[in-house]
Amino acid sequence: MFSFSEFYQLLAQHETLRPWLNTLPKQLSDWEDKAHGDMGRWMRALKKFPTDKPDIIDIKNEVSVRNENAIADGEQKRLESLLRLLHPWRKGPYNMHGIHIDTEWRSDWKWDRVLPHISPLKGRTVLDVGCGNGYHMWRMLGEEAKLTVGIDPSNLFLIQFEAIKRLMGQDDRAFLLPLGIEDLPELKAFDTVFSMGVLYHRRSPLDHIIQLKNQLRKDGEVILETLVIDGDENAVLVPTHRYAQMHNVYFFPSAKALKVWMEKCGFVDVKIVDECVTSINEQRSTEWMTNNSLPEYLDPNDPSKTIEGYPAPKRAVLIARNPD
Ligand SMILES: Nc1ncnc2c1ncn2[C@@H]1O[C@H](C[S@+](CC[C@H]([NH3+])C(=O)[O-])CC(=O)[O-])[C@@H](O)[C@H]1O
Repeated sequence: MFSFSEFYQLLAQHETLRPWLNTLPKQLSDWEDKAHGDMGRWMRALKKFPTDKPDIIDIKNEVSVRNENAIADGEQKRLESLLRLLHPWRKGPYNMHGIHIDTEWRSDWKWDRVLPHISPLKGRTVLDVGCGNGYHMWRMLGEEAKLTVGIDPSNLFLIQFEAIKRLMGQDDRAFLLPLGIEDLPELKAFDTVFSMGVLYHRRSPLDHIIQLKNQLRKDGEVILETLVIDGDENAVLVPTHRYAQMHNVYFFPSAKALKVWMEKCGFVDVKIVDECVTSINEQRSTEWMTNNSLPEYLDPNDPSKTIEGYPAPKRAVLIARNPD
């Protein structure tokens, strides 16, 4: 069902990634034993996705596939209802054979903010930590990365990724594994590691930064994107309960404080390359994600604050090099 065995074969051929074979198969078979709930329903849907390679794939400018001769109306309707079974679609947008999956997030906007600042991905082996359903992994391949490995503990995101991968014709350069960053051994193997939207979910942010460093080869690059607050090197917010209705949130440093944390963890050439307030056009409910979203999480009388009274979401992108 999933392409794990294909991934093991790839690891076996890859000298620096090969040590992963010592832990990964056991972790994934434990995961398979535990997977339950909606998984059965999602897996039944997944089996019905076609795997033919589409004629036209654009992952450079967007994530879209289509055939020279558009698929028949009936086939398109069938595909759309399969995709809708995998609601909620948070990360995207995707355009699959004319079906526009208008996701909660405009993940393409984040990519546009990040891409101008990173080392060219051409030929690189990339790890995307907390990759969601893999939207950015496709865009990384659009920049000619050699291999993208995503990890994310959400089962629904894995299924959505596998659905898109089937519609791409089973691209064998992209793999998503249902793991958290804490499940990885110190591989020191990737040329580029992304961690976007994950740090504030980690109880121990410096350990998260060190875990990212431990995945990078010498002189590899990390891209760290997270929610930040305004302030100097010592500013950090730890919300008491929820933040914009999210409950599993811990540390929101200022961008300057995050730079200090990264340097403390041994990164060098740390640069703050972008800071921007998240607009309600970038994260909102849509037909493909009908739950509440950012507009409902902001104070209706003062959108510069969350409904809990904290500063509204602002995100920073930091880039750094691993000297070890
Ligand atoms: N321990 C963990 N290890 C790995 N992933 C985790 C962990 N805990 C949670 N996640 C995953 O981290 C992702 C965070 S979303 C960012 C998606 C994408 N990167 C984006 O930038 O759009 C947040 C956002 O909406 O910004 C979710 O998919 C979690 O399942």
